[in-house]
Formats: sequence, C-alpha cells, structure tokens
Amino acid sequence: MITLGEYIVAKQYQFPEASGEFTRLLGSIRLAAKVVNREINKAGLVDIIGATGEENVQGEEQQKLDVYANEKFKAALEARGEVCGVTTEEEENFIIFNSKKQSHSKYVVLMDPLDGSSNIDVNVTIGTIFSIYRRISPVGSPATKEDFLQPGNKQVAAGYVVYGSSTMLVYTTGYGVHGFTCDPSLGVFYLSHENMQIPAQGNIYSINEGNYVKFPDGIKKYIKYCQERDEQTHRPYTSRYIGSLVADFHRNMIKGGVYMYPSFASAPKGKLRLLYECNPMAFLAEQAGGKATDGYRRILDIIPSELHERTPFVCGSRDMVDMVGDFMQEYSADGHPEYHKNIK
Ligand SMILES: O=P(O)(O)OC[C@H]1O[C@](O)(COP(=O)(O)O)[C@@H](O)[C@@H]1O
Ligand SMILES: [Mg+2]
Ligand SMILES: [Mg+2]
Repeated sequence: MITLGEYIVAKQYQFPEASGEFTRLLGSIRLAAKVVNREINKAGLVDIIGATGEENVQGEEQQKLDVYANEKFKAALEARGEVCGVTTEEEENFIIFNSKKQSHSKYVVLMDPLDGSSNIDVNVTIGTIFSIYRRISPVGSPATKEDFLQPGNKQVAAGYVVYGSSTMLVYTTGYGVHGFTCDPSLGVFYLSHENMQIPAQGNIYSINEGNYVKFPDGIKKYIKYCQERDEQTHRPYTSRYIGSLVADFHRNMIKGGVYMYPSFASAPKGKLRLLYECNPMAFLAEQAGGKATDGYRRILDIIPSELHERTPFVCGSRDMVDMVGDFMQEYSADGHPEYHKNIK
C-alpha cells in the first residue's frame, strides 16, 4: 500500500518546476487533519462538544470544534512556512504569514476548517475543505486580498477530509481525484481510491427539502421530476441529505447523484461560500467527470468579489447537473444572475 506522502512525491514529475514546497504544504494539511481527527473521535469525552457562545463573520454560532479545527489548520500551515496567507470561514479577514520564509512562499490557502457544524454534537459525518492557489502578488511581499479573490479555475489544488466511519483525505492537483484512507492504528493515510470518477447519471438527489416552499420554481419542478415514477429512467430517485456538504458530496462522488443548495428569498445567494466550499468541490467534481454550477453558470468561472461571498450550488453527476440547469432555464430564467443586466 502506498502512503499519501509517497504518492505526492511519486507524482511530483507532473510539476517540472516542483521544489517540494507543495508537497510540504499538503503535508501540513495532512498533519492537522490527523490532529483534528483524533479530537473528533473522542468528541464526547473531551470538552469539544457544543457552542462557544461567539458568532463568526457568517453570523453563525461558532462550535468549539470549528474554533479548534481553525486553530490547528492555521498553526500547521503557518509552521511549515509554505504558505504566505490563509482565509478561513472562521476569520473575518485573510491572515498574512509574514516571516521571511513565508513571504517568499508561492501559495495561499482557503479553508472551511470544519464543515457540517450542525452535525458535530450528534456524531454524524463532518469534514474539512481546502483550496490552494498560487499567489498573484509578488513573491517576497505580503499576501494581498487579490491573491484570494481568484476564480476557481485558477486553483492549483483542492480537497477535503471526511471524518466518517473511516477518515479519508481526497484531493486533486488537476490530475484526477485520489482518495486516501487513514489507518487509525498507525495514523497513516494510504491510497484507497485512485482516479475517482463520478457516474454521469445517478439516482440520488440531495437537498434540504425543508426549504421546499422557498425554492425557485426550477428546483421545485426538478424535485417533482425526481419523485415521479418512470421505470425507464429509474425514477423515483432516492432522497439523501446528511447536512454536511463534504459527506453528501463524497457519497455522490462514489454512487452518483446531485447535491443542491439553491437560493431562496431569505438567502438570495444561497448559503454555501464560493471560495472555500463551492470552488474546491467544483474543481474535484470536474476532475472526477462531474459538474458544478450555480444553477446557470459554471462555478469555476465566477469572478469572486468578497472573501465570504455565497453562491447557489448544484454539483455532482454531469447529466443530473445539466438536467437541473434545463429546469432552471425553463422555469427560473429570471433568476439567472445576468438576467436583469440583459433586460434592456
Ligand atoms: O442545515 P442546512 O441549511 O441544510 O445547511 C447544511 C449545509 O450547511 C453546511 O453545514 C455549511 O457548512 P459549515 O458547517 O461549514 O458552516 C454544509 O456543510 C451543509 O451542506
Ligand atoms: Mg461548510
Ligand atoms: Mg465550517
């Protein structure tokens, strides 16, 4: 069995200008993932359950594990010196790492340190999401906001850690999607899923139907389509919603399916964050043969303007994402971000 570290080194030939910086950067994410995984596994026994009583920049109540994971990933990225700055869901502003070595680093990282926070206290699968870019500001100078506001199609790597029945780290560097499972007895990630491929068509739809009445007509019609009986197209589909993006995405990655978090009246841009939730998942989905849109446009082509901006999200099996797009065009064309601009 090949370890994550060995696999990354073995694939370095794919990057002729490689200096080992990226390998060490991924190594720091791997290390922090192990530390966070250990805390999650004993969550009921240590004081890591429950809320901190503080609110984060999203206006959401921060969970103790959100803060713990945020601190551990930040510390690991800062310590190795391969990153000149980070943005995380739990920090209002981006953080500059400014030691001599760090300011000479080429990379910035954006993270959702703990994804699926509403599932922490109930022992349901949660995750961590990361996205990596080459900086655009000059090497040697402090990182700038522009380094983080790059479109998703500029990512050099993305991945997630899923803390479930087993703990896996899944990533892409633009050469396919590869999954590594952690052997808890050794704390070592071994290659278990090389070149993951999302089936083009699945029979699982994943959405919080509790918001049904608030959804755009295109989404409502698509949900009805999923629930209709039609032997030929294996409908009705199955509804599965864990409420942790990482877990719902990972399941659909393996079994096929479509995950949707649309916009609605009280959340005109949806809930999920473009930079450290949707862009990394979109890069992984496309690298595995799937697709990711905001219901209309390719997520990876959206030009970000704010660190914590949100976007509607439709992601998973290619043919299912296309079908959702057709329903949105037909029944919610006025919801297209460009719609009002194009109305003369
Ligand atoms: O409870 P809702 O509204 O369905 O939202 C669930 C979604 O929100 C999230 O929990 C948001 O992520 P965080 O937990 O990192 O804030 C996603 O993981 C999940 O898919
Ligand atoms: Mg999240
Ligand atoms: Mg989070």
